[in-house]
Amino acid sequence: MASYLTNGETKRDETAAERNTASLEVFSSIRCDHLLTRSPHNTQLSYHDCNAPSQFYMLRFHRDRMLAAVDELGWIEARGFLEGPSGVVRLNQVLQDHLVNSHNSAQVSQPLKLRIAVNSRGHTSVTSISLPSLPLSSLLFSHFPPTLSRLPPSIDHPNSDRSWRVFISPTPVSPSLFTRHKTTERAVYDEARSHIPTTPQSDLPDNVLSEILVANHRGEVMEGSITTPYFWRRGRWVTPPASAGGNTGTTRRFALEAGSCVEETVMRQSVAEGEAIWLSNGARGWGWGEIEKLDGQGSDGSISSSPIRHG
Ligand SMILES: C=C(O[C@@H]1C=C(C(=O)O)C=C[C@H]1N)C(=O)O
Repeated sequence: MASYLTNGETKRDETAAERNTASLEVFSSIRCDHLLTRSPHNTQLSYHDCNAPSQFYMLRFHRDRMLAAVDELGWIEARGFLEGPSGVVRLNQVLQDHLVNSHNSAQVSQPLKLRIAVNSRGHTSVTSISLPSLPLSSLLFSHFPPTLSRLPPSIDHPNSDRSWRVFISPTPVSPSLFTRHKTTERAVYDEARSHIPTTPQSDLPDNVLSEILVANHRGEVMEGSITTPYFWRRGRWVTPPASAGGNTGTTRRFALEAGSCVEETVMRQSVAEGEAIWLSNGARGWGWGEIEKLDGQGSDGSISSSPIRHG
C-alpha cells in the first residue's frame, strides 16, 4: 500500500488507495502557442530525438511529470501509454488530434491551455480554453528574468505584462500524493482558493490574476495553488524544495535546470506583505506577483483573529 508524508511523518495511505479508482485522473495543463515553433529551445524540451519545432510548451517535461504521478499511483497501463520516446510522440498525437477535432486546425492562431488527463487504464482526454498572447520571453529564456544580478523587482517592472495578486492560505496543508502530483483530487487547492477575496477581483484589470500560496504544518511554503512561486532570498531566486510537499511543475524544473533559481526552504513567516515574487506555470509562463494579506491575517500570513471571508 502506498505511504505518504503527513506533518513530516510517514503514514499508511488508505485514502490514496481508496481513491485509486477509475474516476481519478492525472493531468497536466500545457500551453499551445504557434510562437513556440520559433524557439529551438522549446524544440529541445519537447521531444527526445526529434528536431521538429513544437507548438507545445515543454512537452517532454509534461510527460515526465505525468509519468512520475502514474508511477507513484502504480498505474501500469498509464505508464505504458506515457513511457519512452514513443510516449512523448503519443502525447503529441493526442494533443494534435484534439486541435483538429475541436479547433478544425492542426495549428491555431490563438494560444490555448490544453488540459490533458490520463486515467489508470491509460485512456486520455483533452479539453482546451483560450489564453492571452505572450511574448516568447515570458515563456523561455536563458537567464531568469531579471538576470540574477538584478535586484528584486518592483511590481510595475516594465518587462512584466502580467501580474498576480498573491495571498497565503490560512489553512496548513498535509503533503500527500495529491500535492506532490497534479491530479483531479483537488480538495486542498479548492479549499485554499476559497480564501481568495472575490469582490475586489471584479475591479482588477483583466491581466491581473489571483494566486494563493499553501504552506505545510511546519510553516514551509509548499507551492502556489496553480503556480510555482520564486522568492528573492540572499541575493538569488529560490523556490520551495520538493521536500516541502508541493507539485514539481514543468516551469519549475526548467528554471532549476537552467540554474536560474535554487531550491531553498521558504518559511511563511518570511514572506512579507508587498513582497514581489515570480510565479510560473505550464500554461502561462512567468509573471510577477505581489504578496497581499487576507483580512484578519498578519503580514506573515498568521491569523490573529477570525478571518473575514469573502465569497
Ligand atoms: C497545485 C498545482 O500545481 C501547480 C501547477 C503548475 C502548473 O500547472 O504548471 C505548477 C505549479 C503547481 N504548484 C496543481 O494545479 O495541481
